[in-house]
Amino acid sequence: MKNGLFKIMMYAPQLYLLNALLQIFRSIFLLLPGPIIAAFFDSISHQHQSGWNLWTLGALLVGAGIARVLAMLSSVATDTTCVETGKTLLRRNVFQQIIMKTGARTLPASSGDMLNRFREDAHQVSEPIVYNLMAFGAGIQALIAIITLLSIHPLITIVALIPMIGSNILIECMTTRIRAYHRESRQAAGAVSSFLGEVLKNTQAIQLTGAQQYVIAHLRHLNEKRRQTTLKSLFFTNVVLVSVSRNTTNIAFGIILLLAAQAMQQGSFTVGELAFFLLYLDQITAFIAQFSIGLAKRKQAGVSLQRLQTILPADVPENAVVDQSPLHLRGTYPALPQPQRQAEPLTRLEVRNLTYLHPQSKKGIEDISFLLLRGTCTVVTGRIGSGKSTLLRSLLGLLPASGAIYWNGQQITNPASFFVPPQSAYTPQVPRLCSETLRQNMLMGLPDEPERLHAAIHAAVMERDIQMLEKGLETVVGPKGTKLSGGQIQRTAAARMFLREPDLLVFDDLSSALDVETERQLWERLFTNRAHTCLLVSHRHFALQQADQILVLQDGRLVAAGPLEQLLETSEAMCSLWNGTIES
Ligand SMILES: Nc1ncnc2c1ncn2[C@@H]1O[C@H](COP(=O)(O)OP(=O)(O)OP(=O)(O)O)[C@@H](O)[C@H]1O
Repeated sequence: MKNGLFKIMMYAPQLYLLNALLQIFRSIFLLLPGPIIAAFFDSISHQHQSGWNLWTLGALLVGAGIARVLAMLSSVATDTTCVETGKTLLRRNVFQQIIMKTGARTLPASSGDMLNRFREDAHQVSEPIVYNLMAFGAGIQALIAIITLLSIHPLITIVALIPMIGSNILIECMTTRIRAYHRESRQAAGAVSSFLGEVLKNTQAIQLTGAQQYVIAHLRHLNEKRRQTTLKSLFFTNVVLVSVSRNTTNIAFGIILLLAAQAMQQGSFTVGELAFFLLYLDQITAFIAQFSIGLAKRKQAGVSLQRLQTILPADVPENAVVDQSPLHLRGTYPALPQPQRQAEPLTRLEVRNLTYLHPQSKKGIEDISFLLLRGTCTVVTGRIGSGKSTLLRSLLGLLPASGAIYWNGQQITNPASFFVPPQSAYTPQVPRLCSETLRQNMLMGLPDEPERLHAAIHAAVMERDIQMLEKGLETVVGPKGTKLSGGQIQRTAAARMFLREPDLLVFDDLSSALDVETERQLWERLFTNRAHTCLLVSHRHFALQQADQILVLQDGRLVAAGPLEQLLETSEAMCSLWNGTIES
């Protein structure tokens, strides 16, 4: 994206403008000692009298130093604010797009790599802005210095500047390499974070399979690659570029000394002017070094910005990464928008020709059509891999399926944003809980109303489990607390769903973690309350017997639909499931 850095500056123009002004002050204050030192040397060499005595010149020098330190401190204070603001803007925008748009689709990179991009790449996009503002201040300083030096001795100035211009051209020629090295080093760092994330997730599997040696060797290999690529990138930007600009200065100093010696012999150059030249040339060099680093960092920022853009969902425009909506860095956060009803309560939900094939396997579901009526229960069944989860996730917009979905006759164009409470809620096969208390995991932002909470816990058959826990609903669960069983996690997620009182309840296969009796109890409680419309995946006899309608899937296709009795008479697939693989 072009102008990405400029758009970040436009987010807080006053802050960046203030920083630019302070950079200019800081740089200009660096020039103040020049004429004072020249007058000092001319005075002691009796070549030119400024009219000020040595004490006055000394006091002026100290004053210029203090002014410089003050300007430097104030610009450094805004440097950090600028970098942090830009970083936060990028992180917020990327995070918002990922959380709002992808739903439960898999992340575009591993969680370790995602964190690495959030932390490092956001920093590496934001930081160069300040470097470039510093280079801007130093540029104005260099311009003033060049004009002053030209007015003293044009020939020496021009000859001294030639090697510096040459070094700049050289650095510009190295652009492609700077980018390539930075890209390699960022990819290598991402691979290490990714792998560490995988290791932390799978510690038990690694121990059980005795794969520790392999893991250590692979980590060592990835780390070595990171070391080499980072070293190459840092060496190139910090050593090669800086040494090119520093050595150019040394060449320029040498040229000045040669030419100045000749001019002094002829009496057309004073010691004070030589001191002036050497001091100002140092400032010009500082600009060139700053400019080179700023340039290199800008190239690296382009790579990092691209890395942030590639983790955005495919349908999001690339400039969303520098979106200008408010950050709320100070004061209280605005109130969260409450879920709004987007349609009249469900009376009928019609699904036509729903199709989704997973790109990696070309398997999924094809041409599935069915109708759900208010207050009914529909059970989806079929063999392993027949497409049951894919069907639920396609309906809910968690997979980008084709086909049409009608809610009370109105077509739903964006199922991902529609199939949320209060329209519908979903318990996946493997739900996730946060490291919070059970109560917070169930409420997740809803007001704590004891009666509603207890009704939801009862509906989820969770009351006995809570009694058994020492701290009951206040038990902290998840990675930082008590480890719940798979069934308890599923039922906590089910209670969370019931609390939202949606029109449509969607459950993916609870039998994977619940024993027959608990699952039977859960369906029993659910089916006695016919206020809900349910769509659930199950193999259990009890659920199939209670269902108003069963959808039988085979190899991603709907091969039979209807109540159990009818299907047992008409569908071979249903009979085979009922008599064979289905547990009672
Ligand atoms: N992320 C994925 N990438 C590639 N293929 C996938 C993916 N998820 C599912 N599939 C394939 O799509 C088909 C349907 O999978 P799905 O999980 O919907 O079946 P299922 O009936 O729910 O299985 P189960 O009973 O094991 O839960 C399977 O062949 C599966 O291998």
